Amino acid sequence: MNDVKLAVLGGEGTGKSESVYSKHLYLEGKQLNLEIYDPCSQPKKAKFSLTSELHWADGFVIVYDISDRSSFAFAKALVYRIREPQTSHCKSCVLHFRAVESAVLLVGNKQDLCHVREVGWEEGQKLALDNRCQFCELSAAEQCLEVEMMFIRIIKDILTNFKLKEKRRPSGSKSMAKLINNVFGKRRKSV
Ligand SMILES: Nc1nc2c(ncn2[C@@H]2O[C@H](COP(=O)(O)OP(=O)(O)OP(=O)(O)O)[C@@H](O)[C@H]2O)c(=O)[nH]1
Repeated sequence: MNDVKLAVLGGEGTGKSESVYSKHLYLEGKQLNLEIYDPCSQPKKAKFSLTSELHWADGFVIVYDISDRSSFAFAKALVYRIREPQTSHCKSCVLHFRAVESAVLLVGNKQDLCHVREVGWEEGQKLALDNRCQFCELSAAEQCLEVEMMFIRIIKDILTNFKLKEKRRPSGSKSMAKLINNVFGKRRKSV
């Protein structure tokens, strides 16, 4: 079973406690254990470091409110933070991070409030495009199907990344076994 870890960031922080939701699902022929982390109770300043989220999550959903420009500014800061080059003590981890970036989906929520819109669709789209993120606008209050599709979209991106990481792994145990075989095979012949 594949573990898929998703962090949902942004939002207004109404003071509810932080939550991790867990769900088993079946997608693209795979059993998945989906964990969704919603750090809603943390103040915005604390959210900025994102150190633990960056280590934990396979992907991010960043939500802003299209009727609130300050929430878009916060979403932008989160996108920039996630796309900052990651540092690690492990050399192969650095290469790994460079090779496959986290999946990020930027979501403009409260589309039902478009009559009081403060953030244009194009602005959201541009922020996403410039930072290699997916983008959509929806209304969590009125479009539960779109919300479901949004989660499926980011999970599929994460699964694609898993496949890419698997392919780009530089020297797996199989190739190491081949190498050892080759070396000892040759030696045996020459004795
Ligand atoms: N009109 C409208 N209101 C919404 C929509 N989505 C959420 N809200 C409202 O926005 C407020 C905040 O919603 P929450 O679900 O608590 O959002 P949040 O930003 O994640 O807040 P925390 O979970 O505390 O961080 C609530 O009053 C919701 O009813 C939407 O699509 N349209």
